[in-house]
Amino acid sequence: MTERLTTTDLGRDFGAGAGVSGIDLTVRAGEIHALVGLNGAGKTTLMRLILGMLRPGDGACRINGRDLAQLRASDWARVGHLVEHPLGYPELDVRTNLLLAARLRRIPAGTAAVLAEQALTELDLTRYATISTRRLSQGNRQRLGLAVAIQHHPDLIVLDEPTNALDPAGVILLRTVLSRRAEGGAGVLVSSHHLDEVARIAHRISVVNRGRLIGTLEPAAVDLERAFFALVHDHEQERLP
Ligand SMILES: Nc1ncnc2c1ncn2[C@@H]1O[C@H](COP(=O)(O)OP(=O)(O)OP(=O)(O)O)[C@@H](O)[C@H]1O
Repeated sequence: MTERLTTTDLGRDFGAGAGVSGIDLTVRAGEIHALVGLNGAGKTTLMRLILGMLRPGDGACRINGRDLAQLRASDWARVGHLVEHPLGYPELDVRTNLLLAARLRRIPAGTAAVLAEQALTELDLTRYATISTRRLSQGNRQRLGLAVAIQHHPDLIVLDEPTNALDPAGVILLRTVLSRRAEGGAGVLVSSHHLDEVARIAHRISVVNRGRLIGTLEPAAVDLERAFFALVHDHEQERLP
């Protein structure tokens, strides 16, 4: 099966025990792989390393089989992400932001226009298309950030806490969009604090604790919360002198 993302012994040490280390992770085509962990566990740091937003201290990361250092602009154009703040120039309207994001990925104007309209529909933003982004609610700004991340049908989608600020309808839309993209062959890496939400869409769930991948959870398991805390507890115990 095609691997959209592979990390090998990936790490970055911030000192004083902070950072991530020894991360071996894969995201396959057609797969939604979720990262769960407590606050400060290292999920965002790992995603920033994968996206080249942070330089790794150790290890390697490959996207579509190519090392991060070798990726060209055309390879990055096949990636979609939302990590930290949703993209969107405040002075531009929602549609223009989508068009611009597509054009920056070198998508021809005609195709970009079609993709933007599809993304507006998928994230239910059509009624805000001509609204200036600075006037959007927080949830709709998040929807715009998600639309930018998925509109070009990327091979790899990396989303940090994508349900942030979304209302229940937005959460359902996101679930539909991610499942659709995965069915279309994308690999999806998504972080979340909501175990029940993750269980609904993820094919695999990896647990991060203190910068390490410490195990996996079975999405269909009856009591995910209990299994999660058991893994974290065991890892904490192992660390004790
Ligand atoms: N640039 C940085 N410099 C120093 N320490 C950092 C930096 N970025 C993150 N950290 C530390 O690395 C650890 C992991 O942080 P990270 O943001 O990756 O966690 P997280 O799992 O995404 O947390 P949350 O669920 O709260 O968003 C934390 O201890 C954090 O304080």
